[in-house]
Amino acid sequence: MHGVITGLAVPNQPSPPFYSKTLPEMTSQPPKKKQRRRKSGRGDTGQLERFDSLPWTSSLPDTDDDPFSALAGLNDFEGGVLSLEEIDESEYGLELPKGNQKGGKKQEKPTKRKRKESDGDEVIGKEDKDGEARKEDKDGEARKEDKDGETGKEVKRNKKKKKKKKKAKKSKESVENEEETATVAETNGKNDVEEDQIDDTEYHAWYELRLHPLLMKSISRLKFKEPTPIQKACIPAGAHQGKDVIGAAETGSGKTLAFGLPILQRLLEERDKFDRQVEEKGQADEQVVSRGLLRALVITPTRELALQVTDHLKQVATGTDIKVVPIVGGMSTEKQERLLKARPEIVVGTPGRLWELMSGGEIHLVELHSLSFFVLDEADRMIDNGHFHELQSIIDMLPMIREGHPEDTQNCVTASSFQRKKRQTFVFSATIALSSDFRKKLKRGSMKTKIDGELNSMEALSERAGMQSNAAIIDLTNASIMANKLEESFIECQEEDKDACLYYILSVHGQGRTIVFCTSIAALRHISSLMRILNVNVWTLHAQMQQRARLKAIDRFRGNDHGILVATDVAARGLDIPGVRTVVHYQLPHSAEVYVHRSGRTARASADGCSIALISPKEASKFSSLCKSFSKESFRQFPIEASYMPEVSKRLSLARQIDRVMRKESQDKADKSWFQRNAESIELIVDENDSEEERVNSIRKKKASSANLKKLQQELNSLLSRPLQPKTFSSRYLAGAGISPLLQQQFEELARQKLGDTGNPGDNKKKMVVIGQDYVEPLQALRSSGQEVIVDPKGAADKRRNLDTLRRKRKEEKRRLHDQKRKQRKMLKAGGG
Ligand SMILES: Nc1ncnc2c1ncn2[C@@H]1O[C@H](COP(=O)(O)OP(=O)(O)OP(=O)(O)O)[C@@H](O)[C@H]1O
Repeated sequence: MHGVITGLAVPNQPSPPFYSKTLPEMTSQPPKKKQRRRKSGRGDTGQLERFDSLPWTSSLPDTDDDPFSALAGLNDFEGGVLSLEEIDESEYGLELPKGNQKGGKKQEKPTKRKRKESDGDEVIGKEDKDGEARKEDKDGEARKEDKDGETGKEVKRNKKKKKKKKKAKKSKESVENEEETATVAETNGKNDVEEDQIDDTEYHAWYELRLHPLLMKSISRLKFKEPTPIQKACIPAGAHQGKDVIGAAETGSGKTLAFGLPILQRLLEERDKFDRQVEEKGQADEQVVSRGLLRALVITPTRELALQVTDHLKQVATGTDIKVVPIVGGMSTEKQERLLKARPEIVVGTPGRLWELMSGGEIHLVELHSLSFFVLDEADRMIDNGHFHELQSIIDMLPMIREGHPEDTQNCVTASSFQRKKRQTFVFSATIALSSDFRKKLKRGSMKTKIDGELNSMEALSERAGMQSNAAIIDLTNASIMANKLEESFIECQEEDKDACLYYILSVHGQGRTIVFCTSIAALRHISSLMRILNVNVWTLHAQMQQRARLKAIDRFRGNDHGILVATDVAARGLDIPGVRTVVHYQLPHSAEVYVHRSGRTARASADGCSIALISPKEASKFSSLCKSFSKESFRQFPIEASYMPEVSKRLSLARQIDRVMRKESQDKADKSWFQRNAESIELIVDENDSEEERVNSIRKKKASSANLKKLQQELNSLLSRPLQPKTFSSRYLAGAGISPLLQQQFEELARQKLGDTGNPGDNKKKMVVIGQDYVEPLQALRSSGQEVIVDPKGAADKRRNLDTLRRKRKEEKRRLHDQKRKQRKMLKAGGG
């Protein structure tokens, strides 16, 4: 039977607490329904059409929905202009070029021998010098030995042999070392790459893609056994057919290499051609590419993503001499200019900093005729965030390449004709809001009419960037757009109960990495402050943080198997951190796309994971629109063990009081220093002679406040020193839904206390018995007791309409009665008069 979900939310609970309130549009449903729905996939056109009908794509926040806006004074959304702070490149593995090459000068084409040196093949060069030095020494010794006679000669010969062996061994070792750490190496695959090192049977799926041996070597080193579907589909089109590519595939499906490998492939092919010609003719033709020109520009919406993409490309480019450099805000501009002096072939950056350098005339970034690849990663995000105008300006700087107009590339003096081959445009995202219209237009090549218009859509943007009508459109997103192994769920609760739900999830099921997403920075601050008071260690990440702190937060989160990151949507796109098991949507995002990207931080690269959305009554309609966007008919309800909640509420109530007192104190301090600062700035002498009574009052208030704080903290500490227990807790038998690391710690502490109480640790009779089921992480809890709930947006809309009609009728009836009474009163008055 499918009934309204009230009371069904948490099975076997006699009096459902806050989280069992009803979302009107949902009805309970046995789990098998979901499987049936998944099987019924949709055709391609259907999938694209669904983007057209996304009802909930407004990027404008609904400020009324955010109860935290008051906390920060303003709503502090994560977008907006970011402050530029200096970070230390060495801390983040960014390489600074050592040489001080002159920018703008076309690099001299090195001979093969020369290239080895200029490429930084220092080990080999050094070896040679050492060898010569040794030769000199040897000659000296030999002369000496001539005097010593025959025996001396024999000894010398043996020594020579040994030295030769040693030298060979040393040079072998140095080559091995070089292979391990090299960012620069031989480009000629046939010399260096021992293809037999790669297991043909294990990597056979890659061989079909005909990648360069150096790339194959990197792939085998990274142990990527086979290409992901998006890589399989994009590499032939991008690398071998030279096509533009629009790629859409689920989050975590390897899109970075789907565009990265074609770029590296083409650059390596060009190098091979160069080497072949040098070998055959002694020098390369003019058409063959020289090094040191910008060949690929990859633009990402966030700094973290740019750094991550750079790292990923560098990993695959190891063993080649192709340089990849990130250009992002938060690093000093001078340092980035130095990075660019190394004349990297691939630059990955965010629009803001890229444009800053381009508009400042940075020579490596404005010589764009050599550009062979222009990539927009997470393209749809860049349309609706604050960097759109910079992106538009960058695109306007690209040399125009019109189909059927080869002269567009002829007048260029900086690029050789080999590079004047058509520039390829790659546009990638998990949620490209491609309309079916866009696809049709691309197929017909009929977008030309729009070229002078505003670049406010994916279509116009891609076209302006030079996207050709024969672009390969590869849309591998499934019907729900979500990663296959992602289990989505929700908890319905009042806005004020979200903290309790979150604390419950983190403390009872807090295993594996968790990311908690908020829409506003104020909410993020609220949560992180409460959780820290409750001894739950969280890191935060939002756009107003300094870049150094942002990267540190990610690093620390990455370094802790059970880390918790509270983040705004700045972390929603692209962040690839392995082992993220759970994503919690503390607040629903403002668009369906962001929901997809947030959830996609888990269940990546064929791992599984779960997402939990906390839905307040105000968000119910947004949630049902979301379900509609993804053609979702049912959602799982995340199970909450009700017996834990009284204890959770007790702790939270204390934590909130502590938070309030602390906020008040810091607000007072801030106000005071603000007043003093301003008074000083206008040279006002502040009269500190409050009346005696006022001073005494103020001191008394402060004392009372700190005594109160101390008391609250003591009370909370005593609660926190015990594990979070269900209401049915027996002091002799501890039982829990799962033993999370936090719980484990608390159990141990409690056991220690108990043992301490007896004064005799060996007293077995008094020993605590801890009964804990095996640890249950959110995904397991969801799988074992989550309930499938039908989402019926149409029913919900009907219900809402009926309610509106009813309300309107009641109002009209009330007004009618009111008017009637007034008339009667008037008549009575008139009659009396
Ligand atoms: N062929 C492969 N085999 C195994 N793992 C891979 C393969 N290709 C990429 N990966 C790994 O998969 C993870 C996700 O890749 P990537 O970040 O490129 O995904 P994405 O599709 O861009 O995700 P998002 O849409 O969230 O940005 C990375 O850790 C990457 O190293």
